[in-house]
Amino acid sequence: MATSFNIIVGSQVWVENNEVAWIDGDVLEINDKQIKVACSSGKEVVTNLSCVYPKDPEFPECGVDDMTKLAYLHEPGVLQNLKSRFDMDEIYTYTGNILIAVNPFKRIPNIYDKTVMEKYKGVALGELNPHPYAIADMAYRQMVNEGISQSILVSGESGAGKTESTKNLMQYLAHMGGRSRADERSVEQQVLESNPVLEAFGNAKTLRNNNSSRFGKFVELQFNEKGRISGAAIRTYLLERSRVCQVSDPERSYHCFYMLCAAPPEVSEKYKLGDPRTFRYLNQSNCYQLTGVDESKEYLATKQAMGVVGISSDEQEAIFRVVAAVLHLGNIEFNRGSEPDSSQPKDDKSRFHLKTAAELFMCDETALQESFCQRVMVTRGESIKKSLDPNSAAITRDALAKIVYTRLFDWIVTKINNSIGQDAKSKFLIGVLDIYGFESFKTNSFEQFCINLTNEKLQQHFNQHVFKMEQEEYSKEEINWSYIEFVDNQDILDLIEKKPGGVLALLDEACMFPRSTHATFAEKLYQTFKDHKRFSKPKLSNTDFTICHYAGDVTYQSDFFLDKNKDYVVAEHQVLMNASKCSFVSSLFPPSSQDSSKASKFISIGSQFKQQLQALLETLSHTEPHYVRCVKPNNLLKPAIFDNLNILQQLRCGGVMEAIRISCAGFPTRKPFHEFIDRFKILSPNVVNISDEVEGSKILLEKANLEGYQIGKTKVFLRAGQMAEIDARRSEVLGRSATKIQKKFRGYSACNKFILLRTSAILIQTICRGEVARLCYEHRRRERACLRIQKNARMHHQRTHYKFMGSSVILIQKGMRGLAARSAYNYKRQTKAAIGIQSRCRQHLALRRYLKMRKVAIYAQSVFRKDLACKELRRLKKVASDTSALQDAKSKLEKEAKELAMRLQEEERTRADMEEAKNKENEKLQSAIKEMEVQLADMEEAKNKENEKLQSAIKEMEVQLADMEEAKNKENEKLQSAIKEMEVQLVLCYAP
Ligand SMILES: Nc1ncnc2c1ncn2[C@@H]1O[C@H](COP(=O)(O)OP(=O)(O)OP(=O)(O)O)[C@@H](O)[C@H]1O
Repeated sequence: MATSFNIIVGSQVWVENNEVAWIDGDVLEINDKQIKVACSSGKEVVTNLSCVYPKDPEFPECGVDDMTKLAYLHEPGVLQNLKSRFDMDEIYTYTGNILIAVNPFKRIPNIYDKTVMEKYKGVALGELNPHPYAIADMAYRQMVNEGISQSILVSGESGAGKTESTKNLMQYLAHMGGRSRADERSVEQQVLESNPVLEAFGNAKTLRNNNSSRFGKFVELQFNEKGRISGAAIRTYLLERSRVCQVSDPERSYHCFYMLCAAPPEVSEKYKLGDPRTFRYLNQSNCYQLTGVDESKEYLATKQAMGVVGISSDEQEAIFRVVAAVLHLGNIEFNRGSEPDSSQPKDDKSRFHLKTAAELFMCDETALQESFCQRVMVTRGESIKKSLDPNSAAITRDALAKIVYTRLFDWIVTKINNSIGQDAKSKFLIGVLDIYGFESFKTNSFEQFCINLTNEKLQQHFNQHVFKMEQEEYSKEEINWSYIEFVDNQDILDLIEKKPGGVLALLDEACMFPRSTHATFAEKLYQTFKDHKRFSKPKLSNTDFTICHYAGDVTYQSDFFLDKNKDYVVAEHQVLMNASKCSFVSSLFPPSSQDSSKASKFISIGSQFKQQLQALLETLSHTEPHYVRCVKPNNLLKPAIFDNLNILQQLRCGGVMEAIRISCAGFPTRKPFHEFIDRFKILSPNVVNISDEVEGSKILLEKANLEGYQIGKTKVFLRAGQMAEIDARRSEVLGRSATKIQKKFRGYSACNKFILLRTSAILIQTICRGEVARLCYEHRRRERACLRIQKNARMHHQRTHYKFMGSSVILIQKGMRGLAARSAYNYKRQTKAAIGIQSRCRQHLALRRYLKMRKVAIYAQSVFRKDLACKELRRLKKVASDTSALQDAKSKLEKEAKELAMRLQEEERTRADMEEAKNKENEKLQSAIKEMEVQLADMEEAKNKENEKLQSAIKEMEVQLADMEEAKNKENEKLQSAIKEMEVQLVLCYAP
């Protein structure tokens, strides 16, 4: 595909890159076979010329809806196109008639509804945006118009969106071929309704998809001659049996197991179920729950869906009994029995599960145990029983679980088919095949082998079809196609299924031979295929083998192929099931397989699988195929991530690159005449005047010196690389034309530049003069303004100074007056206090004199009265002596004298009291005088302190005044310097 010889310096190219598969860039240098490219990532890369691909410089930003419209049909071009479209939520793209669907991992609104279906009705493929509806419509039209059965093959890796695409296809076909009667549930409705039941039993959470279908499905819609759906059948293939017994973290087993464990208590009690963590078939992985899924609700929803597809409640009960029995089987463990190489249930727990399983299967517990622990071999009509060791017993137990589950799944599918109803008289059918794509894991077992063989078969079918379509296109355009090389994978198919001698035949042979082991089988393979270019032996293993499939190399483990025990058990359990009293369990095994004579015969799983595959291919061969290739854009299952390397791998595995290779082998580039002329008319401009497009195209092709191309009826067909060649010519002519245009343009722009410069110079001068005048005026204005500012500044300064001085003086005066007033007040207070003291003193002195005087007076009076009394006494004594009367008078006088003496005593006492009171008064006066003296001393001290304070306030004020004077001086200096600065600025402004 590389067209390196047309790449020149400056060309845009694609270079291989480890991180993004292909990166674009511009060619910097070409030396012999080496090329230097400046990549868009900023790096420069030197690589081989043959390793780069040309990039379409005119690639439309939103991509093209059909890969065949790409100017360059190669890997980087295909990737770029898919990515551009994916970024714009255009997830569907055609490659001819093949639809590529990139999983958006988000709901894209308004692209799947009845209105959109109506839009696609009867519209030719390619006229509207690529869509599964367009593919379904094409199939439906072809069936109706040409009367040929159709098939739509949907493929892709797990999580790529096959089931979603299949649903879309089915919905469209149901819309087109559905019955108008609304009174009964239509066939198509029933087919769509069967999905939840199939998903419950056939889907599981895997690393790559939370709801991964673990089986292939071919839904056959049968139509009558009017194009109405008259019946349907669902065929399933290759249910992943190993998942029943073996789950790896963080995957899960089939959904139905978890649903049943979460069923209402009366149900789980009936089946003796409970926490899924207690069952070995489920607890090998730590994943039990799906985010956003309520298993108990799912159980009820599944039961309801089973009812909708015609599974009665008795049958539902039987189905769940078998599901529960499978879980109990997993918990039966074995240890060594009493005899050598024999086995028995390990403990009570195992015996409980054995008993429960037997009850649920409705068979004899001992018979069930024997079927695990013994093998029956029939030789020459004689049957021999051989004990099995614990390991072999465990294998037979798992084999039973797997076969029962597989049969149960098949039974459900058959039941759904019977309920939907087949139309034996149907004219034609449209089948939609949803099957998993090519698988290559670290460990690949027989299951991967079968899947990959199916994919090889389908790929051959696909190649033949694409080849046929190419041929049809060439025939339609009436061009010669005899030399197209057909890409075939027949050699791989021969390697696997040739009889005798193919891998499958050798496997059958090895299984028949009792002593064969996986090592002898592998050795046989190595010997037989040692020179086969599609077969190899891995260096680090003596039992594995590698097959080089069309999509890549896969290494298989031979020990997974030769599981003879498993297959004997398959046959024996059929007998066992025959013995079950449960009609449902017996019905899981079709009558032909219940023939006990087959008990010891080996029934090859490979053969069983080949029969199914053969039947599928047989059906497909009678149909016209259509292809939908689903692509998973990233392994994180997140929207808006387009992982180039991953996608490229899927495109290769899905045969998209193969389809491109087939078309590249012929004429990969085809352009309608008008588009071709439009793109390349520059090579010979006269062609636009030629009315005949074929003639015009031929002239252009000759001009480009191309050979080997073909002219069809409506298109030009170019060989691989020729588009790049003619594009290179076009680039050359475009380059030359560009030089001429540049020359003219440069002359014209130089002239324009000169005129512009002159006009600009005049304009600049005018502007400069104007500017000078404006500056002059501005200078004067500033000068005036400056003077005014100075004047105002000075005025402001003086006013501030005056105000400041005024307020300072008032403040000082206020302080001084306050000081004087306080001194006067104190003086008055002291004077008043002194007068008070003096008056007290005088009062005291007067009181002393008065008291002294009164005392003297009283004393004088009493002396005088005493004298009088004495005189009287003497007189009375004299009288008394004269008479008794005188006696009385005498006693009276004595009494009076006594009284007088008492009064004297009293007066003496009063005088003493008064003396005492006087002393007290004196003491009080003395203390009052002392207090006053203290007060006077305090007042003197307070006055002194006040004086000191006033003195310090005056000093402070003087300091403040000095500071203010200093600040004022500084302010003055600042103003002076500002004025000076302004003057300098003014001078500078007016400076020339
Ligand atoms: N067209 C689509 N639009 C939106 N989401 C999609 C579309 N196709 C697929 N998906 C998302 O991708 C998930 C996986 O898709 P789907 O189950 O169809 O894959 P699959 O190829 O059938 O996988 P498996 O082989 O494992 O069953 C879906 O559950 C859905 O979320």
